[in-house]
Amino acid sequence: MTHPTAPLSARTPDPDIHLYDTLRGEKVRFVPTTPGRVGMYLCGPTVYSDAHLGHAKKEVAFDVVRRALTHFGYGVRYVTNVTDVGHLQNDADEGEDKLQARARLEQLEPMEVADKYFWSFQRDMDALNVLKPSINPRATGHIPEQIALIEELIERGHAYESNGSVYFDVRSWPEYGKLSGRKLDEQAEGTREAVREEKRDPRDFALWKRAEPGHLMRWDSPWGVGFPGWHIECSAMSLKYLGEGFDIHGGGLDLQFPHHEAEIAQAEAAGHAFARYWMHNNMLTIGGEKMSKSKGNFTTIRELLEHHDPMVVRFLLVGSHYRSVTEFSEEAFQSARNGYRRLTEALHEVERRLPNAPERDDPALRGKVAAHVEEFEQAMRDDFNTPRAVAALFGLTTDVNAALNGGEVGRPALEAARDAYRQLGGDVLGLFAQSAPERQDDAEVVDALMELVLKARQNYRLQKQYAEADQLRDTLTRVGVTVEDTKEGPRWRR
Ligand SMILES: Nc1ncnc2c1ncn2[C@@H]1O[C@H](COP(=O)(O)OP(=O)(O)OP(=O)(O)O)[C@@H](O)[C@H]1O
Ligand SMILES: [Zn+2]
Repeated sequence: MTHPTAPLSARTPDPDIHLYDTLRGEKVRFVPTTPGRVGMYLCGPTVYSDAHLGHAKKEVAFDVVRRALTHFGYGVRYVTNVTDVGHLQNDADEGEDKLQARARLEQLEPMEVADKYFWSFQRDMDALNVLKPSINPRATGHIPEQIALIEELIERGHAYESNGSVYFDVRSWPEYGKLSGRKLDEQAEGTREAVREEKRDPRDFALWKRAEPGHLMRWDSPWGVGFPGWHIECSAMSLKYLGEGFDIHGGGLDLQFPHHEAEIAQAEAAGHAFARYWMHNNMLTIGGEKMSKSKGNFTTIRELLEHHDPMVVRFLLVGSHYRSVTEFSEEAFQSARNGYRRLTEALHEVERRLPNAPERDDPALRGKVAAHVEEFEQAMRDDFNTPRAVAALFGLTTDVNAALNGGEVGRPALEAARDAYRQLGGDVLGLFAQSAPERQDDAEVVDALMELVLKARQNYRLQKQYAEADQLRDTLTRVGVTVEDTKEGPRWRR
């Protein structure tokens, strides 16, 4: 059995954190199994396409929970998986494997697809300042663990083999449905005839599927050659790395049924204590509809970051609560941009003044900073209420700006303000990644300089000073800037 072993932070673990537990249907006090330590599992991406902003909402939401728990003194082991097998195109145990379908389309090996989109996902998460997981297990790397769990379920009479596939017997497990509150009779059947014939009950779900001849991803098993069902990987890998009765399981609201319901049944019917708290994020919408690949109304993170500062994207996401819908629109972006700038300008002014600040104390400002820190922490203790936490940072900014506009401010108060921004906005909300504002500033400077350089080159050419114009262009080429002459005038790129 493994238990979280992340180092404890210096702060005494805060006993007053409350979170909304989907299983109990209410806000409850969070008490980890091992004092001071938290084991947390998040359902990760199925790596068959670039991630969109909806995926970012989920990743940022749970990254903030992790960061907040760390801030409040807990050692967090954060496990999130990579689904690289078994996720079929249709939830009812049918359709082609999503990776295999993509492999056919792109003429790649399924594992090439997995790696391509795994790295694409990592790049996006790095840009959004999502911390790397403590453990990032892949489903294809844990086939023996999944087979072992399926064998336990068969032994206990909760699963059965049928024609080379293995199904979970939902009628043998009365608790099935406890997370989503669905009664068995209400659950959709919707399975094709051939698959239905293999099942004792149409609502049984696949733990292992027989591989048809054209199926590329296949492994030996006690039931013949096949591949695991999608749900079993999360039960097997969370238990392996976090142990019995681990603390928090997270995921998107849309995963509650069938995926999370199945995860619970698989683990508990096999005799394992499963996650003790369940947290679900709501959806990112566009025009009131869930952003999703199948609807085609999505913007990939990569596309978005071509034009937007990743920290503004993150700021937009933390601006709404993880259990609320986030509506994505141009106006929401504009207001995130303005809000983020307001915070960073105040922070940068505080840091600019610090080296030459007088030693004088300003107890009034220090008191206000402390009050805003308290507001921020109270908001985060209350089910990780990021919009209230952001409001506390704005309150801080109003007071800091008033003091800065009023003249000199002493070092202790400036340091307190800086620490509040850096530790709360920076470490907890993950904003102010060092490089982002600097990259932004740099980009603005480079744009302005390039405009001047291109004007100078135009002037040389107008005055027929071709040697000078060419020399300018050669110098740019040497530093990796290409200039193209188009109908609309010269364009440059790096
Ligand atoms: N718009 C969204 N807002 C918040 N979370 C989302 C959103 N879309 C997807 N997710 C989360 O990411 C997980 C993986 O999503 P998935 O790959 O199914 O994306 P999708 O765009 O919904 O695809 P599809 O439309 O094909 O179902 C979802 O289960 C959900 O938890
Ligand atoms: Zn899962």
